[in-house]
Amino acid sequence: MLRIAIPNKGTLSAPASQMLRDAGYRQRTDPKDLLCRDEANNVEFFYLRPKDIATYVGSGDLDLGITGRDLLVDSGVPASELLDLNFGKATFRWAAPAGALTSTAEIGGRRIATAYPGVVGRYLAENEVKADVVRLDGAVENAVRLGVADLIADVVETGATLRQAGLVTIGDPIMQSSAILIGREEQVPAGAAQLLRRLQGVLVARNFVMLAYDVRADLLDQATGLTPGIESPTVSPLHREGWVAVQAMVQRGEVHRIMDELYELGARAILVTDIANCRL
Ligand SMILES: Nc1ncnc2c1ncn2[C@@H]1O[C@H](COP(=O)(O)OP(=O)(O)OP(=O)(O)O)[C@@H](O)[C@H]1O
Ligand SMILES: O=P(O)(O)OC[C@H]1O[C@H](OP(=O)(O)OP(=O)(O)O)[C@H](O)[C@@H]1O
Ligand SMILES: [Mg+2]
Repeated sequence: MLRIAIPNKGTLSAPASQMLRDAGYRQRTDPKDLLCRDEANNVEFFYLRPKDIATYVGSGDLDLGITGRDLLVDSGVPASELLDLNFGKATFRWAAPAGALTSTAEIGGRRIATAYPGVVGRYLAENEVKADVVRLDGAVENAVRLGVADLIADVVETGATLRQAGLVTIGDPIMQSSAILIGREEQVPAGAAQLLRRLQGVLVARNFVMLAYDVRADLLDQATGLTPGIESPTVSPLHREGWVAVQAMVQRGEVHRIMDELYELGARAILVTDIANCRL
């Protein structure tokens, strides 16, 4: 049975479970449950703290896990990113009181509060900077006004928490994070291929829509130039002489622009439908 680690609470927990449900897996119904067996798919889900997930996967005690890229890097364990799951997006950044520090060149010799000492340590080592890392568990934005540190390094999504604490970001993000599927590359178990394909199917279904339209045959090249599809668009004859029907997958974020351009070209009966799931 494939054994998979899933965040039991926090930002990544609900969207991770939802993605697995969308991929056809059983998930816990009580948010306090720590284990859920999906006999039909031969998978067992273990609900764990997001920070601990890389540890279980890196040691080989669990086969795969869903966690944040920043948490994987922070753990320093030998597990690899197998798939970007495209949710839980955040940046990991430096921040300090407005006017206190102007660039990352001034970090040396300062006290840095963070709940991610692994990520900060890697940056300091790579950039040959010496500084004191003050390891905290969370609510790190309070550390500067309480006098424990000069700056912080933390997860920033909307920036609202920083603003409330009177902090501003400094320099470029240390890293971009999102939820990822992790495993040990040298030891990916047999059942993992099916899970990967299913999750990729969910990602495509979320990112693409199906577009169908009718267009005059002499405009087909121009129309399919706008909707090339993934492999190639489906073109079928219409009963009406000189017209064809076209079907192609397009990026969800592009669909309104493409529909406008198709209409201007002369296409009609332009219909968009959601894709529930797919295998490409
Ligand atoms: N707005 C956000 N706040 C916090 N983490 C976020 C946010 N958006 C995405 N993430 C990601 O979620 C993960 C952290 O999750 P979470 O904060 O639930 O864990 P934790 O800090 O270990 O747990 P807790 O906050 O319950 O102590 C990281 O990978 C982080 O990049
Ligand atoms: O940019 P924002 O949208 O404000 O989000 C970022 C904030 O959210 C997270 O805190 P979380 O709720 O996980 O609490 P924690 O600090 O205890 O981990 C993170 O540590 C930041 O504090
Ligand atoms: Mg947190």
